[in-house]
Amino acid sequence: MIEIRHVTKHFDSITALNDVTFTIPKGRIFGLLGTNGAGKSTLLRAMAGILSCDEGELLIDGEACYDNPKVKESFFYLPDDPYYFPNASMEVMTDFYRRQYKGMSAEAVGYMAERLELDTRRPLRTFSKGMKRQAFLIMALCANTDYLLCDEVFDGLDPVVTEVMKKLFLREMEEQSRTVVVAAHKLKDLEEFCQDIAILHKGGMLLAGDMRRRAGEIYKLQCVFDGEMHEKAQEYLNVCLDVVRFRQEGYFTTLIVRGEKEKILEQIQRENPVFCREVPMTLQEIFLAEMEGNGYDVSKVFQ
Ligand SMILES: Nc1ncnc2c1ncn2[C@@H]1O[C@H](COP(=O)(O)OP(=O)(O)OP(=O)(O)O)[C@@H](O)[C@H]1O
Repeated sequence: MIEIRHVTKHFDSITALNDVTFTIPKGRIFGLLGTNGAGKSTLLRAMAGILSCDEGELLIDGEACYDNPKVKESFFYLPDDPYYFPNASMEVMTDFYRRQYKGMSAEAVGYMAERLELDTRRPLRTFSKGMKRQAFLIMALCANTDYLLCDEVFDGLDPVVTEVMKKLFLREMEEQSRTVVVAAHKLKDLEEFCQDIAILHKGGMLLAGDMRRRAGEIYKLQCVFDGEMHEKAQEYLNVCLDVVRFRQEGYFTTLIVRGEKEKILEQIQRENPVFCREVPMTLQEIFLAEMEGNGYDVSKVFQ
């Protein structure tokens, strides 16, 4: 488990992280979502123990993350632009990582590289950006650490390779129960892949948690009401329900409502709708509904 408690980090006058608090449970794939400059890399570097915080604390299995030799072997940090020695190949870098991580498997690196048609003897400097990303993702996975911290994990990968990499990640997770933290700009890179997601915005944390579980506490309904009720629906329903979003288009009234499903439906039935049905919510709609009214424009992470 990674505990982030009231973490603040300044770079001169810039506040990169501002009182960030949340917990990353063990054995989960956790997504860090945010636009450019949101603070994702700063937080990952602090988790990886290479950056100290000005305030608050970061703990990995109860131990301080910062510069702590006791926890160094338990995580692999993959920055968005990983360092490699001049002329080094995947084989050379794997050998280097093996000194740091006892669980590093050169066989597994070779196997995965072959599947993705990467030559493990070729200098990494001759790889394209996407090929380098694949190479380092493979090495990160094969280091077999308890925690894997990845920045912009799928940036520069084509859709087919992205799917292969996601499958490899998920297989590792299922087989080894590892904890993976991935940072991304776009929700589409994380949904269907991450169980928990936190949104960072300008150094602050907007939201964190298991969004699909939250889906069980928030519902989207499409209704048609008769004459007067159609006109007064917003006024009436706002009184008896926790309406997060209300929209009317033609005869249709679309509602996003928080609460217990049975009670919500019961309440709506009292208004004698001509028609009422539940409509499945996308992860994006759940996010937007959760953040309704907090004043942030987070639309960029949904593009
Ligand atoms: N070493 C540094 N010196 C000065 N400012 C920094 C430093 N590192 C980060 N920052 C600032 O901290 C803020 C957060 O940066 P960070 O790199 O964590 O964002 P990010 O969410 O990873 O962004 P991106 O998606 O663009 O990589 C930015 O305003 C950035 O300019």
